[in-house]
Amino acid sequence: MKPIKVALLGCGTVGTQVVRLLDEQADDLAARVGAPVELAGIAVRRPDRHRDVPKHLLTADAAGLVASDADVVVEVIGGIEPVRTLLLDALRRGKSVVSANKALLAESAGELFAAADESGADLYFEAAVAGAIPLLRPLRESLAGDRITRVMGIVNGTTNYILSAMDETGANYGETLEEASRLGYAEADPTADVDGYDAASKAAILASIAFHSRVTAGDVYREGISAVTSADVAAARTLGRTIKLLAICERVDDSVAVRVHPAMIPRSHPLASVNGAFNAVFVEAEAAGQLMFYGQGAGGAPTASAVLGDLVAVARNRVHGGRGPRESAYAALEVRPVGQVETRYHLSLDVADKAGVLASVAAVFAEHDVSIAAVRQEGRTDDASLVIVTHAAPDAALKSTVDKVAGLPAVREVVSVMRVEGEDS
Ligand SMILES: NC(=O)c1ccc[n+]([C@@H]2O[C@H](COP(=O)([O-])OP(=O)(O)OC[C@H]3O[C@@H](n4cnc5c(N)ncnc54)[C@H](O)[C@@H]3O)[C@@H](O)[C@H]2O)c1
Ligand SMILES: N[C@@H](CCO)C(=O)O
Ligand code: NA
Repeated sequence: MKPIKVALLGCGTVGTQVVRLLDEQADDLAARVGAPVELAGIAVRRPDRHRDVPKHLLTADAAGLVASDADVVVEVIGGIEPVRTLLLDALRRGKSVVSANKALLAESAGELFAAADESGADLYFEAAVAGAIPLLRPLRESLAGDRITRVMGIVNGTTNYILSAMDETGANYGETLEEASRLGYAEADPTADVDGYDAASKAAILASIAFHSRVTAGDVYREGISAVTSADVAAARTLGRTIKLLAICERVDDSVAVRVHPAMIPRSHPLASVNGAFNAVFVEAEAAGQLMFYGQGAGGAPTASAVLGDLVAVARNRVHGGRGPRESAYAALEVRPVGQVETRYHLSLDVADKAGVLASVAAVFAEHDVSIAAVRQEGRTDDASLVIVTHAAPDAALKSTVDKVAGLPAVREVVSVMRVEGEDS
């Protein structure tokens, strides 16, 4: 049987594991695909630096490798260019593409799918969202007959690793980030993780597939974890909550709302026990009800597992005929600005313990039509701390409330402001 030839672009954390699995599982893969799966070449930036992979396969000429006789291009380089150009070229040449690149898929999915459609090639990217967890295929295929209303979860391993450490040991933010990079979880530029860009790209991909609409990274409201302080972590702990960076994709009437931000969730919530580089995603669909997906969201081998799964799928299509799903963006739903999305806030204030302080704070909430769910005051001297949790209200109203409260003469400091998720509103 004629082998399926694979051009591998990139051989870093994920790529080296793809090479290892292709070698170690060659016989099984051949049996599953119906033809041997062979590496045609490996494109890297510096071929002299890769001693663990067969030298004769290495090249610095990624464009040349794409133009060779490879049937499939597997891309684990990352970033937008030159990858976008390389993958468009591959698809136009009729080569199927497997990619782990969320940044690119969240920006250029429409263009890539159009190129795939023109030539009849496949485009798979399971590894781009939530690493090893089978998530995109269940959304694209298993749930294609249902109406998905919400997708919410933890989709970035690096920030979850950092927040878990801050919560468990009070560990220092910077040191923990270095550790996450050393373990191969973080992006080449880890600001993509800590500032929420990576999670926003994944949220855009999830929303696009779940709601059959085109959502790009720029449509996603984004806040990272760099502003999360030990005071926030302590405030959450006092209230029986913990802080997680959440990606939330919702269908609201004929629009979608997609946001990424840190949020306090109850410690009893299933997402609260998702620690380290693990990810977990809840999906709510009208007929299916609630579904939960959990597993390793980052790291070389787990991500390579998802890449290999996609590679088997596209290789099977080459051998036996057939194509994977195309882009489904027919719904063309409007993206709702975050200000119009209903959220809940937690607010922790350092105030003077004087008569009338609570009334002046409560008046600001009333003025913005924000209803208070719970208030707790601690301290009876000059210094008191006031903790307020709101009911659901438009995010813009909550933001204005916080801004105005911060300016009240009786408020010495806003110690912590955080959205609250995962409990009744
Ligand atoms: N590391 C993870 O846990 C993980 C998980 C899921 C998805 N991903 C995604 O997988 C991709 C790769 O991640 P990684 O952690 O393996 O990155 P990495 O930085 O470890 O490896 C990148 C590789 O690409 C090569 N490369 C860079 N520019 C190149 C160019 N112009 N031409 C040819 N080769 C080039 C480098 O030589 C290196 O081998 C990214 O899109 C990332 O977002 C990573
Ligand atoms: N940097 C990403 C890799 C997995 O996509 C993360 O930490 O989740
Ligand atoms: Na995945």
